[in-house]
Amino acid sequence: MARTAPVPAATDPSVIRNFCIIAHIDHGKSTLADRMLQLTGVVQPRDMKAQYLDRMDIERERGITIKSQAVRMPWEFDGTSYALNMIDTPGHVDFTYEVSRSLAACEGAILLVDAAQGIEAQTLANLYLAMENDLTIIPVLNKIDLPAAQPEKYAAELANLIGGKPEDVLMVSGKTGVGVEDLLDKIVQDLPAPVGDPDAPARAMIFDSVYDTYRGVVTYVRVVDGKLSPRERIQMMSTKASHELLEIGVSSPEPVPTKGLGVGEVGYLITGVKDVRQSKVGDTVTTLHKPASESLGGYEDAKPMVFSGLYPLDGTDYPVLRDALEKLMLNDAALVYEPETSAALGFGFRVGFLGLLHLEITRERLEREYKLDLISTAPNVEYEVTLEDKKVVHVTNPSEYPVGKVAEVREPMVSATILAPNEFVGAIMELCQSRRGILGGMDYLSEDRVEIRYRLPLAEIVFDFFDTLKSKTRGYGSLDWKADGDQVADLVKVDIMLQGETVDAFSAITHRDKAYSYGVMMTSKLRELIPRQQFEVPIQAAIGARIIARENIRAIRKDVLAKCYGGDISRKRKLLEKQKEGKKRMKMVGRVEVPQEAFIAALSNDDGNGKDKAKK
Ligand SMILES: Nc1nc2c(ncn2[C@@H]2O[C@H](COP(=O)(O)OP(=O)(O)OP(=O)(O)O)[C@@H](O)[C@H]2O)c(=O)[nH]1
Repeated sequence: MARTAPVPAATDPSVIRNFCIIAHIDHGKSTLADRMLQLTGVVQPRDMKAQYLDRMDIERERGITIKSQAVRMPWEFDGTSYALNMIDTPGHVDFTYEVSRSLAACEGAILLVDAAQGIEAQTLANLYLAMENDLTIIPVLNKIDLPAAQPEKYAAELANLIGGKPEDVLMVSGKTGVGVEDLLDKIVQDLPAPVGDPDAPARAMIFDSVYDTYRGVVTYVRVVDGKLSPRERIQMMSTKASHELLEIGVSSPEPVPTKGLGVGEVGYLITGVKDVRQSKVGDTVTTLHKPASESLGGYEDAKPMVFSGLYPLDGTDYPVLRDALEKLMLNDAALVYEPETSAALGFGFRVGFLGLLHLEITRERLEREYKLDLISTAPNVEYEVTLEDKKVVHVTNPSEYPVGKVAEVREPMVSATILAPNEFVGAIMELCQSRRGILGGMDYLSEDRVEIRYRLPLAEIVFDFFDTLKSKTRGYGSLDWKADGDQVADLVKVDIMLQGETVDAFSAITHRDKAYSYGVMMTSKLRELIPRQQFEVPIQAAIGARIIARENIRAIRKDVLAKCYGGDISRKRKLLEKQKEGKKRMKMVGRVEVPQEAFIAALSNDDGNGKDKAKK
């Protein structure tokens, strides 16, 4: 049954519906989006492949941006042709600000929940964001084709959560397509049409901005008032920078240039700027000849939360790393970095990230796309240190932590929401308590699932918290968190010394109660990792001048020739050369030779937490 129409030139806001799909990870957002593209006819069945919208490789090959930021789909209902704009939202907690901007571009949201899993932490977090943006919510249970689906149970849970009747929850399967047409009808019927003043000065909100090698920055906007037309000069309201509008259009999902975008419309702009920082998410676009006096509000600069030092393994790669960071920045307005030097690791950069996933993605891209081998120092948060003379310093690198004279240290806090089956409440509370958490509240979503809220120091959850939560809840726990101010804390800096020489890369800021265990952990790890030298090497952990842990590496003379009795001169030479080669891979700390692998191993978190966190 074809109910598609040619993409309407939707200048009439009454036939526009702007919506997004919000879901916990893996609940089937991409699959449902694919099915909608297919049903509305914007993607022909023969072109269809799984996760059509995620096809990064094709995007690169063709040099066009076809990302899912916003796709216009035609849909006919009751004899009228509508234009449905589906706006994508990044799914991860690191990018909450961007999610909230995407939501602000919509009138409604499909709240998608896996019928075999029920509500999870990100379902809630996204729902709250959607409610803050006054969106109309359409509750939908997905994957009803699964044998393990429990639609009645979770429909009741959903209805209970958003206030409604269980029978109003739509049942669909993105995989088989069941119920998806009804969902498209419901979008037309239930979601309000956009409203705005067509005669007012133009105002459009930027909800995404992507760098494209061939076309420069492609900016995705939602027009609220007025109209934007090609060849016009536009202005960014936060910076007052103005650019000529070279192209304007809609994605369907290939970019289609149009004669302009009016009230309620969603589309893309191309101005030829080369850096996403000139076209920032959250900013308002207006026209230069008739500028709006007030921006749409809500604009914020992305604030880095987690910092790590990135150093090339091979010092000569430093310029490559610098250029690579510069390039990544073109497409990532949230990335900040500054040069840094470390006595142990040489020249590198201190880089600020939105969260651990952002760090992992960036690091992986640097290694994969720029063929760099990197050492990254243990991630840490930003501390605000007030000195005795009232001066305030912000510390993002433990080795810069002021010694003595500290009056007060404040650390960033988060409010975390954890969802899990009842039976794990005890284990979760124990975990949060051990991470200095303060219980904020607890609610039962259904008779066997509970939502627990804690306020925790950010530093306590950035490392292995999520992994530990997963293992303590046998995989059933889900977590979401957002920044929640800061708090005075009893923190100290722990230094690690080799033969009395501080190794800056291993310094850490920890809570006083945990300083000892950090010291013991690091010294014993290093004792395993550093080979014996020709002299004894003490490894110490210290707070200021006070030693809190100590290990020893006993002396040895490593005689590579010991095995070569007889007079085989060429074999001897070979062995000596091999030893020399090995030495190149050593870093000198004072007189101590430390293999690079030791740095990598000591600084890595054994659980590889960052990658797993992506699967939240
Ligand atoms: N049986 C069944 N499986 C589904 C359905 N929808 C999605 N899936 C499967 O669920 C998994 C996750 O689906 P995605 O569409 O990638 O989920 P997502 O929410 O977009 O996930 P992320 O992109 O990782 O956030 C995939 O293995 C899909 O094949 C459905 O209706 N029925």
